[in-house]
Amino acid sequence: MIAEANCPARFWLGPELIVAFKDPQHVEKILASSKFSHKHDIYEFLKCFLGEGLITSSGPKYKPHKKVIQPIFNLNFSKDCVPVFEKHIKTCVEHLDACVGSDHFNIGHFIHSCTADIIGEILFGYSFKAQQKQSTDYMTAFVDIYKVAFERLVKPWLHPDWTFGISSSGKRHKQICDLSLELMRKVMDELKKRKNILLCKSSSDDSFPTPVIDKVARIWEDNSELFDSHDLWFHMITLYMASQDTIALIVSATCLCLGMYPDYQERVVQEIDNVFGNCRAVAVEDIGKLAYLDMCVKDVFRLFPIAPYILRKTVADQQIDKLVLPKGCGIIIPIYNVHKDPRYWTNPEDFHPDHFLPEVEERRPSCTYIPFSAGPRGCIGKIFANVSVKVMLVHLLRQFEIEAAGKMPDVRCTMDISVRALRGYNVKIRRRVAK
Ligand code: HEM
Repeated sequence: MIAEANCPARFWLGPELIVAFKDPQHVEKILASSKFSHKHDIYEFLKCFLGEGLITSSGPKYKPHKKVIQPIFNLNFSKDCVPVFEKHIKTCVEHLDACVGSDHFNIGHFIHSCTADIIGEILFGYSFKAQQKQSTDYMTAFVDIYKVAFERLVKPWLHPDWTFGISSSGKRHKQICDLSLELMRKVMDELKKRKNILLCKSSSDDSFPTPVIDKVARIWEDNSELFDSHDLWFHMITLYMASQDTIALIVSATCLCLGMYPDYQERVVQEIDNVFGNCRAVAVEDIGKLAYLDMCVKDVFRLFPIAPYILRKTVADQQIDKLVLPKGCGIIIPIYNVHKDPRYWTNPEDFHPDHFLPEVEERRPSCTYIPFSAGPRGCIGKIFANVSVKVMLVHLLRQFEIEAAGKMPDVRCTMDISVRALRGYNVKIRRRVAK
């Protein structure tokens, strides 16, 4: 509906007025201003799981908490994490070796369990061993929570707690919340054990990055007036939800796209060879030299937005140009449609890395491309996501030639909280022969 609508477009969701904006000058005004930074009530549906974590919260704790958590995910942090990425990608490559020469298979499953191991270790210092087991209850549960929340969102009869509670998705929701509590207990026990070990040791083990939970726990201890133990857990589960599935999705979708466009893949591989040679370890500094890989990944972020829609709510009457938005009005920014607006994209439906040639990028108005949103509610994991996605892809593409059937316009996508390939990320792989 929004794709065809002339925006701003007004519609009613039951009794609620919602206005959709997709023109870049409007999008920029909304994203840049804290007047529009209040999350829509729809995010309340995620609160029993994500509490007052950064994605769902708009209350008084939001700003001070973001201020102390955001700096954790700086470039140095991503640099420290490279050995963890490499350790788990090595295991992923070993598992993928078993698929060499076989028919099409969903590479997304392998990448998903790999990112579960990476993110579990980096955030919690906890090993999910997802790759050993091929999956974990946590992994599937945390993907399902988005599906459950989305189902509740689009089915108004599931909005009241009592109808939701007796529905099948409400029951699944309860199971997931119980699993999350179980994980919390395990992770907190590990945190206590680590603290005791550190108290007994004269120095910590510097060869391994400090898990994010330890850093957030330190913030909590230093700011007890601002943080409590619930905040600690809800921030951690939010960070897990925000990173694990998202990184897996983008890496999987890039494999699919490069598999469908062998010429682009060849160009990426040549670039990787030029930068790293045959065997040099991946350093974050080198990632910046991979200009063509960057263009490819950017176009994948465009086609598979992690947040296809952003929803906000006005807490006072507000004006955008001549339009007055009354207090309580919903605002929707359909990133999915913004990213396919034919006024700004020459091949909106296709995988077309040239969309990101420097001279083309320069000409495009700002806020026509917003995969990480922008402004005060922008993503805090942008650098970390970019580094992890590229390190994973460098390793996978060095080892395997990827082949996929069809072209991007043939790929049917489904949308829950994110955009995904409906039939999975089906590819064939061959061992890459060094030239
Ligand atoms: C794969 C890449 C990722 C993409 C495309 C992405 C995209 C986004 C988008 C569009 C938003 C805004 C959502 C909204 O306003 O409703 C957002 C928010 C957020 N993201 Fe990411 N994200 C990614 C990875 C990550 C990672 C790795 C982390 C964790 C380190 C993270 C943490 C967050 C947090 C905490 C917020 C809430 C920020 C706030 O409301 O102030 N994201 N992300």
